[in-house]
Amino acid sequence: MTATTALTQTVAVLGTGKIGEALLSGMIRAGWAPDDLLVTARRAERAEELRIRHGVRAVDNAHAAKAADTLILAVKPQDMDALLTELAPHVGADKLVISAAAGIPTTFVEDRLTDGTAVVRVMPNTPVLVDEGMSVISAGRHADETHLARAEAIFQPVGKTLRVPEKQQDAATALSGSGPAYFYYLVEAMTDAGILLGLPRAQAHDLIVQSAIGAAVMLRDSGEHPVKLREAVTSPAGTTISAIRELENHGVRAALIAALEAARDRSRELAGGA
Ligand SMILES: NC(=O)C1=CN([C@@H]2O[C@H](COP(=O)(O)OP(=O)(O)OC[C@H]3O[C@@H](n4cnc5c(N)ncnc54)[C@H](OP(=O)(O)O)[C@@H]3O)[C@@H](O)[C@H]2O)C=CC1
Ligand SMILES: O=C(O)[C@@H]1CCC=N1
Repeated sequence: MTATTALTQTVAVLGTGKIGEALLSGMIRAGWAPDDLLVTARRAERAEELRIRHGVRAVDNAHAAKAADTLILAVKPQDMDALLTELAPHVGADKLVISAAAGIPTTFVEDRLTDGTAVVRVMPNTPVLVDEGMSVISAGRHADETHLARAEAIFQPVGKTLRVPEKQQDAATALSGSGPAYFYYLVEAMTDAGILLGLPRAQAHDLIVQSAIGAAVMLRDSGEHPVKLREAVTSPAGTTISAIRELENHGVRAALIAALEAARDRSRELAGGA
């Protein structure tokens, strides 16, 4: 399927919260006509907000399930069972169902819908808002190449996509799904350090954010290993090595490994909707 064909499909976002709206805005930037997009929300005021902000139609879940060719499920994992129970009578096996919920396996979705329904699991991240998302894609039992291509036509314009076997989705969720939060946390902590060192907060924030952007672009574009890039900053008997020694003393590397392992484990726990 070409991107043009994909753009003529009707897509519904069910449960349009933070990630659902980020994706919706990206689809509109990428050229999807608001008339071909439907959204659902639990609260009427949220539905109205989405309609005004994006010019899309806000409908109920049953209407969306019947009218759209592709359904993107973006509710919390804990709300997925109730949503699927509501949708089941209205979702024919001709639909593509994309689940963006952390931890929820494709079998969880398939088992609650008409036998044979194509399900694709996608773990996006919030930088889809600025077309720099990372969306990790896996096929369910009944999803073939055309379904994966339809999912990619939605997620590729808003960043990178990567296909992985579904067994790697919990790890991907820990790395890239939650990943932006770790960087925000680091920026917050380093800005506090700037305050301690006597800089005004706004200036400390700008220095750290621009350093993060520069480092990220070098990581992406230079093709160099991060160790090499770090070594280029680390002068003999200089400032950087003094900081690195403190990071090692405080176990920051081990803390990051443990943190991502905890995120992976939580994703696994969510598999049952816990
Ligand atoms: N935030 C992120 O960075 C990412 C999130 N995800 C996944 O996306 C999903 C949503 O996360 P997030 O956007 O953060 O959460 P939000 O709470 O912001 O969004 C979920 C939305 O679903 C709505 N909702 C719940 N039940 C229904 C229903 N039956 N019908 C219609 N709408 C419903 C909620 O309404 P109400 O507000 O009234 O409760 C809410 O607006 C999760 O499964 C998460 O794992 C995946 C990747 C990244
Ligand atoms: O924190 C969460 O559970 C979701 C999934 C990945 C990012 N946010």
